[in-house]
Amino acid sequence: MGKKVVVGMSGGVDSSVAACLLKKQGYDVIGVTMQIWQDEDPEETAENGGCCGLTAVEDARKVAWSLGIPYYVMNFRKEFKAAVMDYFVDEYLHGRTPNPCIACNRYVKWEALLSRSLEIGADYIATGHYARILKLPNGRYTVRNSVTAQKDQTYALYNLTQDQLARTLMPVGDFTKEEIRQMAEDMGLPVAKKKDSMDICFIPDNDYAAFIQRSAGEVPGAGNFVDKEGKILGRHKGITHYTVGQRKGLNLSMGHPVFVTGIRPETNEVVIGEGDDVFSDFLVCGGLNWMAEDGLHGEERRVMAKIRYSHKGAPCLIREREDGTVECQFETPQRAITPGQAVVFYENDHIFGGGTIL
Ligand SMILES: Nc1ncnc2c1ncn2[C@@H]1O[C@H](COP(=O)(O)OP(=O)(O)OP(=O)(O)O)[C@@H](O)[C@H]1O
Repeated sequence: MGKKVVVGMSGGVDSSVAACLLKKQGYDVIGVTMQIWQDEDPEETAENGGCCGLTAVEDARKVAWSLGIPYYVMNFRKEFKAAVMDYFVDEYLHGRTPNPCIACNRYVKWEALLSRSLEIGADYIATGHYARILKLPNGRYTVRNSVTAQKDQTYALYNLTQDQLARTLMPVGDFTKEEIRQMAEDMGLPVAKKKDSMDICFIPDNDYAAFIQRSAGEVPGAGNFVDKEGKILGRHKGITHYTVGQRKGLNLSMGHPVFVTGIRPETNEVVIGEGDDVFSDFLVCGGLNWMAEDGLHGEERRVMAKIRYSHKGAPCLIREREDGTVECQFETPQRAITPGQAVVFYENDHIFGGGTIL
């Protein structure tokens, strides 16, 4: 028997092909779908499927059956609520813009799924992420870009630990999305034509503010839009409706485009700026996770940094401060550096480390 691997199956094309590839490579493959959230109305979950509703489970089960591998559904709702949903709401209430996928990866897909997989005798877990695990000559593990730049999911994986990476396989990262779709068709997988999921899985209709209101019960109410000098420009609907860089939905007629440049939960103010105000060449981040090396050890480092999932990356110099946070000086100003989002540092094609923008 080959080594045992638990593949996280979301019922989508990528994780289905991942399971198939690993089986072909001789692994002893077990499929697992994690149930991680449900709609307030279970009938809705059944209808929309979500990332782990009945449709996803049925699709994953069909794929597992067609591959002839054992398949289980595991309940991680408690872990997901604590590590992802509550964190998401709390960050917005504090004027920050969280990235729930990063928290889900670290604490649910890896921490929780990996420990349960080890309990059932697995050697590894695997996912259908477009990324690759790389073991460096210094013995450390890092995450490397997928072969295709169009689909690169490394940003959301920066927070994985060395132990988690040592026990992870990502077979899909060696192929382009087109190749994976073609393989799914060639293998006759029942999900070959399924669309990619894009939105935050647990938020219906992408309405963040309504979700936060329902979850938190009480949310900060209306307040003032102010400019950087503190002059009142108008009224906002409540800080949970805004994020740094936002232009749409402000309902401010200033005669020229304006943007959110800051959120101040202490005074319930949303700061508005124009043009250049939304650009900055400096940030500080905390909660660092180092990958390619185990820290900066007092040295400065020139790296590429990505400040959000869709950011192309920009050259910068990073250095550690006395309090353990890291400052990042960009060569050119970057648009909408947003507290709560991750900044991920890359060297060559792999992750050097990353943290949360403060
Ligand atoms: N509910 C779940 N249960 C088990 N594994 C999951 C679940 N959701 C996601 N995963 C794993 O995490 C990977 C990335 O998920 P994500 O939703 O970002 O990707 P995706 O591109 O939609 O992948 P897929 O085509 O496999 O759905 C999936 O390929 C899968 O391995």
